[in-house]
Parts: sequence; structure tokens; C-alpha cells
Amino acid sequence: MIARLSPDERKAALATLDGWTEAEGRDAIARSLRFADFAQAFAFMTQVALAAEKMNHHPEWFNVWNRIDVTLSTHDAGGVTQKDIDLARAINGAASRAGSGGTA
Ligand SMILES: C[C@H](O)[C@H](O)[C@H]1CNC2=NC(N)=NC(=O)C2=N1
Repeated sequence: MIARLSPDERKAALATLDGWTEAEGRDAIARSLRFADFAQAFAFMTQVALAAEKMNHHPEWFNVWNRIDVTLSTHDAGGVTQKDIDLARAINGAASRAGSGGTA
């Protein structure tokens, strides 16, 4: 089973991930994104869903209209692992392609 990152490792990884922060009250990382409208937000979610399936690593997310709140943690490990960092990087790539670099 993949190991959780240490607090220092997690901090170092977050420093390379625009828009991501430590989640409140749990061993997870989080980012909020805002798009032009719901259609753009949902198109982004579709891209991320395909990448998540490929990686077999899935986000916890909440969407209302043009906003998406994403939280990443590795359930099997009970905290943040390299898989979450990799998925966060894929999410940032999809966000910049979808025209939202902005953190809500
Ligand atoms: C059986 C399946 O491979 C596992 O449940 C995968 C699926 N996607 C996952 N996603 C996340 N975020 N954490 C996991 O531990 C995880 N495990």
C-alpha cells in the first residue's frame, strides 16, 4: 500500500501546485476553481473524471454552477500520498486548458 507523505513532504509538494492548500481538519489537500459558467465547469469535470479513471485515483468534489471545490486524499492510506499530488497536477493542467487558472 502506498505510504502517506510526511508533513514536510506534503508542504514541499504543495509549493509546486498552484492554488492547492492543506484541507481544514484532515490529512488532505484542497483547491477551489471557478469557470465562466456551468457548461465550462462540467466540461472540466469530465476531463478530470477521465484522468481519474486512468489513474484509478478519484477526487472528492462539490460543484455549484461555475464553482468546483476539490479535495484529494488517498482513502486506502488515510491521508495524502503521491497519488494525490499527481492527480492535483493533472487537475491544474485541465483547469488551465479549460480557461480557469483562477482559484475561487
Ligand atoms: C478499488 C479501487 O482501486 C480503490 O478503491 C481506489 C479507487 N480510487 C481511489 N481514490 C482515492 N482518492 N483514494 C483511494 O484510495 C482510491 N482507491
